[in-house]
Amino acid sequence: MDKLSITGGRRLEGEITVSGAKNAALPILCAGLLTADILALENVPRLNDIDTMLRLLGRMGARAERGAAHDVSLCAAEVDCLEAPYELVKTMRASILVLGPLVARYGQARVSLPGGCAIGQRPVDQHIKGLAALGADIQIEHGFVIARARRLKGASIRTDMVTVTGTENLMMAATLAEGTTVLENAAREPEVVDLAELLIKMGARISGHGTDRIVIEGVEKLHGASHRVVADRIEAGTFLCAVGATGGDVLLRQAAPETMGALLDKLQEAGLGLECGPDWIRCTMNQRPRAVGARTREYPGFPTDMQAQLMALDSIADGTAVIVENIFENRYMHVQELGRMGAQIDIDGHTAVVTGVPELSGANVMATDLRASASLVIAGLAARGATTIERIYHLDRGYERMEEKLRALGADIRRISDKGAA
Ligand SMILES: CC(=O)N[C@H]1[C@@H](OP(=O)(O)OP(=O)(O)OC[C@H]2O[C@@H](n3ccc(=O)[nH]c3=O)[C@H](O)[C@@H]2O)O[C@H](CO)[C@@H](O)[C@@H]1O
Ligand SMILES: C=C(OP(=O)(O)O)C(=O)O
Repeated sequence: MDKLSITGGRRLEGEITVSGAKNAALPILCAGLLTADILALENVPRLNDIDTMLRLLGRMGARAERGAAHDVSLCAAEVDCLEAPYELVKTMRASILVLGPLVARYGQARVSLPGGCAIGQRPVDQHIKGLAALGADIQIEHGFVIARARRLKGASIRTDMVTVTGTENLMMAATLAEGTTVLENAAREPEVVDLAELLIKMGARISGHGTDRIVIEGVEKLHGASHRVVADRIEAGTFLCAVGATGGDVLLRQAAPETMGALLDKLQEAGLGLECGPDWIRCTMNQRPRAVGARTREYPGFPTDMQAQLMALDSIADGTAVIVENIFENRYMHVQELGRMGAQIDIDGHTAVVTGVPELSGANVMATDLRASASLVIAGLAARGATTIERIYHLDRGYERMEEKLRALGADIRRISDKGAA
């Protein structure tokens, strides 16, 4: 298993390019199941999760070809297997996103239930309830959701909580339903908007995306389209936190600052100098960060996917920060590992109180989930001495060539793979 080895204490300086968003690219690839025509996608990040999704779609009979660096061409003209097996779903929960498109276009699907994961239980009951409201006959058997419908029928659906992939699954299903669907309490995340924009290019009739009420008028058929995946706001935010922790002067190219409001506000409060253009962010930091609290919320609130990285920054900040995790019940797995590097963090239920220390010290630590891994990288870059992070397969799910990008900024970081150092 690969590890990362970091020697901390270097300022980050230079330019890097932000990749396309994993959480937009995954549903967008699933939208390819809604048509027999070709989807021509640009800015698809090169990540393990994307490879897993392409493997899943390939197993169903879709043809996917990776072209120049970040292009993917996908054609689901000959789908002959309407199943998502457990071995793929368990490595990537977003596999559940094939459920809506399969039932909508083929009238049936058999998709493994994802089960719990490191950050919480993460049930998919709202996806299932919504599909049932659209007229699908649903059964749970042997750990699989089995859904059947001659043709889905539009309905008014209010999810019990805001769910990102739930909104995406139901929005995709409703595009081919008979009649109008209204999704109330819908997720407003930029990745939902990006998916809606692709679906509209494919011929779907959608309005209200970006608000909590999405209206979808079903159509008979969707067609092919070209689309560029929106920039990854979480990857960009992770690099900004790294600069905040080490000090430096970095330009992020191909970013989408308009999707990052809540986070950029917090980083400014922490003392980072930020300048933004339509698709770039310049960030400078020449002081010890100031402690900033945050409460994770659905978009446009502070994203849960940035909670661990902000906590790493707060660990070395001047002052005490209170962080409250409202989305997932177990998303503090990084706290213990940050503690091994000298961070002072007390957890009480959903609340973490972070008392900044002047310096962290490098240590051997273990990544437990994707964003926990990112927080350990940030801590390692800022710490005195050497840090080794194990189990970085979590990181590889969601960050493209992270160590190469950081090295380009002057970080002392290398991957130690089973095949040797890189
Ligand atoms: C691939 C992808 O886009 N992943 C993102 C997506 O995950 P994902 O879509 O899985 O997260 P949700 O928005 O669905 O989850 C929000 C909350 O609702 C709960 N819930 C959700 C659905 C459901 O049927 N029942 C239920 O109880 C979850 O357990 C969680 O507590 O949004 C999360 C919240 O912004 C992000 O952290 C993930 O990075
Ligand atoms: C939790 C995340 O992803 P997933 O929903 O794929 O587990 C994430 O991107 O931080």
